[in-house]
Amino acid sequence: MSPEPVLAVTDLHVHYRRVHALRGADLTVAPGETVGVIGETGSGKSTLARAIVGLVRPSAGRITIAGQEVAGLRGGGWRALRRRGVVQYVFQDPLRSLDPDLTVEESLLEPLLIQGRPRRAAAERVRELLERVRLDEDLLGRLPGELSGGQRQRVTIARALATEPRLVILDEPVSALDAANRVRALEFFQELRDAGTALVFISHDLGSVAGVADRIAVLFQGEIVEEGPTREVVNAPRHAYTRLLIGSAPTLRSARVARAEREELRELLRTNGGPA
Ligand SMILES: Nc1ncnc2c1ncn2[C@@H]1O[C@H](COP(=O)(O)OP(=O)(O)OP(=O)(O)O)[C@@H](O)[C@H]1O
Repeated sequence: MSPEPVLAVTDLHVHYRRVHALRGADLTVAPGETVGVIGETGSGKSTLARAIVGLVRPSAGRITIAGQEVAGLRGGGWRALRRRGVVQYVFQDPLRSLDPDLTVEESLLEPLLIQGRPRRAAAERVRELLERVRLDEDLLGRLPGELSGGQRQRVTIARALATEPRLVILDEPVSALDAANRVRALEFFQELRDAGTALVFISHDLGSVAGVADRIAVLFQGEIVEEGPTREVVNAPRHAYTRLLIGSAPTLRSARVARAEREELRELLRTNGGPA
């Protein structure tokens, strides 16, 4: 029998007033697995990420994290789940993932103290984390606004790892970084993966996900339209939309998308009423 998934999203719907952003999305992540979620702008990627970590309330469907149903949780339930530190997230804009009024040290200590660690053990863990993300201890007293973009993202990553989560949601975690910081962050996610943390790696760019993901799920207009092992999705995409994404990912394949496939996609967009 396969192990219990660390994340199971079933038939998830999210509405923002009249926008139906997720339309029955399904996603399963096994312990230690890295799943890439790709889709173009507006396909619902951030909505999916935010729903999984409790920042957006689904209108229907189920989200199970490490066996616990969370879609119906209210504030107190989420706080209790966060206290267990099972799931953490890193979003594209580190200024939005960090409290601007907390110093680096306070930001890193917070999840550990919430989890109930004694202050001295928490402080020790903070130093360990800094070392892992290769940040200098001199930065501990700074506010997020006093750091470079790359440093801020590393603080966000360190914070996400503080409680040794079983699942980390990465929403476009490298797109705001320059090339050197991007490589460093990707190496770091690889280390995390090697340590057995499950990752959901969300991006509009198939190229940056394909290198790290075991499986890829393709989000199109609020639905996962294709999902499978990375190699299969890249080499033999079944959905016209995936073929379009792969055609526009020069790092994976230089072949242009055939005219017939563009036509197929146009037809699909027509029948689905165009992007939400
Ligand atoms: N707070 C909100 N209020 C109203 N509509 C929203 C809100 N957030 C997102 N949407 C809409 O929901 C749909 C999905 O948005 P979402 O941000 O999840 O897409 P995305 O795939 O992450 O896009 P991007 O790659 O541009 O970040 C879009 O049509 C968007 O305009």
